[in-house]
This record gives sequence, structure tokens and C-alpha cells, in this order.
Amino acid sequence: MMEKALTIAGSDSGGGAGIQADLKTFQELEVFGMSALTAVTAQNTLGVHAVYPMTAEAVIQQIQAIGEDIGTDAVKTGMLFSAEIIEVVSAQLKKYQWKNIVVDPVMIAKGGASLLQQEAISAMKNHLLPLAEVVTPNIPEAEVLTGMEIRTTEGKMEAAKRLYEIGVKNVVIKGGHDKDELESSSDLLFDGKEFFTFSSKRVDTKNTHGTGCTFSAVITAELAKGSTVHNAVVIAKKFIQAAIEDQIEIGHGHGPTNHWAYGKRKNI
Ligand SMILES: Nc1ncnc2c1ncn2[C@@H]1O[C@H](COP(=O)(O)OP(=O)(O)O)[C@@H](O)[C@H]1O
Ligand SMILES: Cc1ncc(COP(=O)(O)O)c(N)n1
Repeated sequence: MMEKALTIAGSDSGGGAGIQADLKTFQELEVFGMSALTAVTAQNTLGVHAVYPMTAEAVIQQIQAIGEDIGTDAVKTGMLFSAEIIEVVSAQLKKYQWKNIVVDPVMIAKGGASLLQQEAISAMKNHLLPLAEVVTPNIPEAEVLTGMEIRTTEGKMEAAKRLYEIGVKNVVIKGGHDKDELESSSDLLFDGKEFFTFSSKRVDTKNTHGTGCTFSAVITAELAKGSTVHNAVVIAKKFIQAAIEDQIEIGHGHGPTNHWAYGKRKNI
């Protein structure tokens, strides 16, 4: 049987993040990838040069095309851009009662461009997060969603609890932005009962464009294959570590990660 995963996200013309990172990751993990585009960005390793959101109707039509024919074993959301898109996506997810929903609450691109309008934050909290099996904020995103500053491990734990209380079953706070962690990069999982820390060696590189998208796409693909959330995060951490370590030189700015690296290591 072929497992399937759907990504509802924005297009990164540069190929390192967004829909492109998600589909490459699904393919690497042998899951059949499908997409519903929420926005087209003109983007490269130097930054986001323009954003063209899709109409809500176009987003609904894409999801329905999949729902009425193919179905899916897991869904990931990435860049959703507006409250209106969040609301229609949430309604479609409810309608098809899809399981294994992974929400990557994408807000700001690494170069600073906004990928989510300010007024969409409450729509995300009220409509989308309660449907999620997993949410994967980075530290700045967790701060926006919880309204608290995160400076310490205790802070991360408190933020994870607050996100759990919104109705997400599993919270992963990613540590890529942790300025105090110079040697390692640690992600914290809270499943409502226990905390788990996933740590790896921090790689000194500027090529981290699309790390968050790729990480949550791995979780989505592994959930589609029937993995537990814990095991899915274990594999996501290995996949992203390999993708950051085995660098490829693409573009003149913050380059993408290497989506082949995990598969190549596994076969050695
Ligand atoms: N320099 C790095 N070295 C190793 N792992 C990293 C590095 N930067 C980010 N990661 C990992 O990549 C994933 C994405 O992290 P993060 O950068 O926080 O997300 P985002 O891309 O959403 O901002 C996490 O698993 C994090 O630990
Ligand atoms: C279309 C799109 N979606 C998401 C991101 C965030 O990327 P990152 O994974 O580096 O936070 C991006 N830059 N562009």
C-alpha cells in the first residue's frame, strides 16, 4: 500500500522551503506527496521578493480535489498567510476528518519577510491548532502564540504546556533559534504528560533555509506511515541533521538543506 501525505503551504520558487521542501521530503521517505498552494512567493536564497496569495476559493478547490478522490494519511500545513485561508483550511480539514494533522505555524521567513498576517494569529489559535496532532513552532513563533518570552528550558516547557492547553495533542518547540545553545540544537516534545528532548550537534552554517519546513514534513510523512509521534520526531531530527551537515552550495545567500542526505546515509 502507498501512504499519502498532503501539504497545504506556500510555494518557494527557490526550491528550499515551502511546498518544494515538503514534496522533496515526502519523496525521500517514500510517501506519495500532494499539495494545495496557499500562496506563490518569488523567493531565492537572498530573500522573499514578492508574495502572491491564492484566493480562498482556489485553496478550497485544491483540497476538495484531493478529498473527493484520493484522500490522505496525513496533512501538513505551512505558510497560510491570512485569517481567511486559515479558516477555510480548518473547515476543509474538519469536513474530511483527516487524521495526523501537523501544523508548522510559519510566520516570518529567515530574511524577515512576513508569511502570516498579524491578524491571522488568533484564527490559527482558535480554528487550526485544536485540530492538530502536532504543532512545530520555532522559539519566536512559540512566543507569538503564547504571548510569553522564552529564555530558558523552563520557559520552553511552560510555552509547550500553554500550546497543549489550546488543544494540540503534541507540541514540538524547535531550538534552532536558541541563542544560548552554541554547541547543540535541541527540540522539546510535550505529549501532555511527559517532556522529551532531542538534541544534536549544532552545525555552524548559513545554509538553514527550509529547515523548519523539512523537519515538519518528515514528521508528517512518518505519521502517514503509521509511526508514533515520538518516533516521527526521532526520524525528523536525524533527517534534518543529515540535511544540514551534508551541505550543498546553492545560491548566494542562505542556501537550502540537502534533502538527499538522510537517504544516502541510511544506504551506507
Ligand atoms: N545550525 C543548526 N544545526 C543543527 N540543527 C539545526 C540548526 N538550525 C536548526 N536546526 C534544527 O533544524 C530544525 C528546525 O529548527 P528551527 O531553525 O528552530 O526552525 P525554523 O526553520 O522553523 O526557524 C530543528 O530540528 C532544529 O533543532
Ligand atoms: C513559502 C515558504 N514557506 C515557508 C518558509 C519558511 O521557511 P523555514 O523552514 O526556513 O522557516 C519560507 N521561507 N517560504
